[in-house]
Amino acid sequence: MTLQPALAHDAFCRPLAADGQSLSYLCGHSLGLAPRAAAERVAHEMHRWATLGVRGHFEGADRGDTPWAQASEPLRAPLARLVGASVDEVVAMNSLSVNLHLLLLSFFRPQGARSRVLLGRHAFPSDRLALESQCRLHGLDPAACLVEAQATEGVSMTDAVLRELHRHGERVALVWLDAVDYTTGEVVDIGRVARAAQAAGARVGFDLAHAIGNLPLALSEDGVDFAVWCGYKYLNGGPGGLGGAFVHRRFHDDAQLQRLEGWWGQAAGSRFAWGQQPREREPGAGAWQLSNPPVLAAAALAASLELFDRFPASTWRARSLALTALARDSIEALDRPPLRILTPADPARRGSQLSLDLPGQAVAMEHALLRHGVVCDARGANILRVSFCPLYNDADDVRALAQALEQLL
Ligand SMILES: Cc1ncc(COP(=O)(O)O)c(C=O)c1O
Ligand SMILES: Nc1ccccc1C(=O)C[C@H](N)C(=O)O
Repeated sequence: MTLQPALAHDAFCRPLAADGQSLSYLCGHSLGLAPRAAAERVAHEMHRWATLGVRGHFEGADRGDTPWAQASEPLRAPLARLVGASVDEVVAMNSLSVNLHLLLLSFFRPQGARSRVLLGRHAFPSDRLALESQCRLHGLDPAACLVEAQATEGVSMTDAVLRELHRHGERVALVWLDAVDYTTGEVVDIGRVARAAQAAGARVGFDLAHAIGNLPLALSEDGVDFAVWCGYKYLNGGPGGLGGAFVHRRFHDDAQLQRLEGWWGQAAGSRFAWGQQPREREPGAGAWQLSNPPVLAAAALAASLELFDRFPASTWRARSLALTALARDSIEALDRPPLRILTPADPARRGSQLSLDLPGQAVAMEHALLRHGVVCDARGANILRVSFCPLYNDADDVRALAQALEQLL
């Protein structure tokens, strides 16, 4: 497979160093690059705002524009393709932590002895806070409710979760897991976890922050109950960009499910219904929407989703695996202890991210690599994260990293 140039090399803006040289950007796991078309799309909506004012909410369809009242609708089909769902199972809204709270209100319903949440040891701080506060909302002590699964040398995260389910199964109300661990880059077997959780009688949800746009997903077929994501990492939707959520279709007509409501969760025709008038809610995952969509964020995300739609998922996934394989080989060939790769070597258990273990040196190495023209990031004192996004990274970026590490270690 040829790894040059990147699949959509010219479609992205490149961050520059102070001397004007373009940088090797290996930080798409934190913030994806700006698609060139994003600025044009945002500028177009600004122009519509300037020239149409309030009429922009409902006008423009005849000129090929999306009226603002429907701004997030065109995002649903490409997002559904990325997560492996039908269009009515996904919705573009809010940001990740907000969506997590909204869906926890529906899917975390502790009852009696079944009151525990099984989560990964490395759960993102915001997820843990959300879960703890939801426990308190139900009058429960988070310290007693949260049970952690931890992957160790030789035990995958998937197996660790299955082991905890075996131990605590009948007390678990919810399994909540990162589909890709943001510290180690390990990918979990979503289908196996979902089946095991449901067999134990628990609900199961996934944080897709580091998974969506990183590897193909099949949420619907895997039977996942719900999932949430942010739009600014592999989705390249821009800082603070528009997130999203998945709700499996078996819950769409479940009258037992509690849900916080706002007018945008109502069908378009009933959003302005006064008082006690009969209302009709949006079908599917759209019913979890509260507010009208952020138009500028939706415009930026649309630019990136169009790039994803140029390639079958198998194409960008194969590129991603080839780039990380090349990076692994190049880093291992350096043979510079204590540098070690933490991310599983098994292609089925890794995405575009490699986490390097550099005890005590990760932060200094992040800064040194930047001076050598490579952008990556440190998490804690030991972990250095790099990722190879097939839309904009290629073998030159891998070489830039390997050469810089060779000089610095
Ligand atoms: C795994 C994970 N979960 C949750 C979040 C929080 O996202 P947000 O700030 O969009 O709520 C992040 C960071 O973006 C993350 O990496
Ligand atoms: N949005 C941010 C704003 C400021 C600093 C970091 C972030 C991140 O997204 C970090 C990312 N969630 C991570 O994987 O660590």
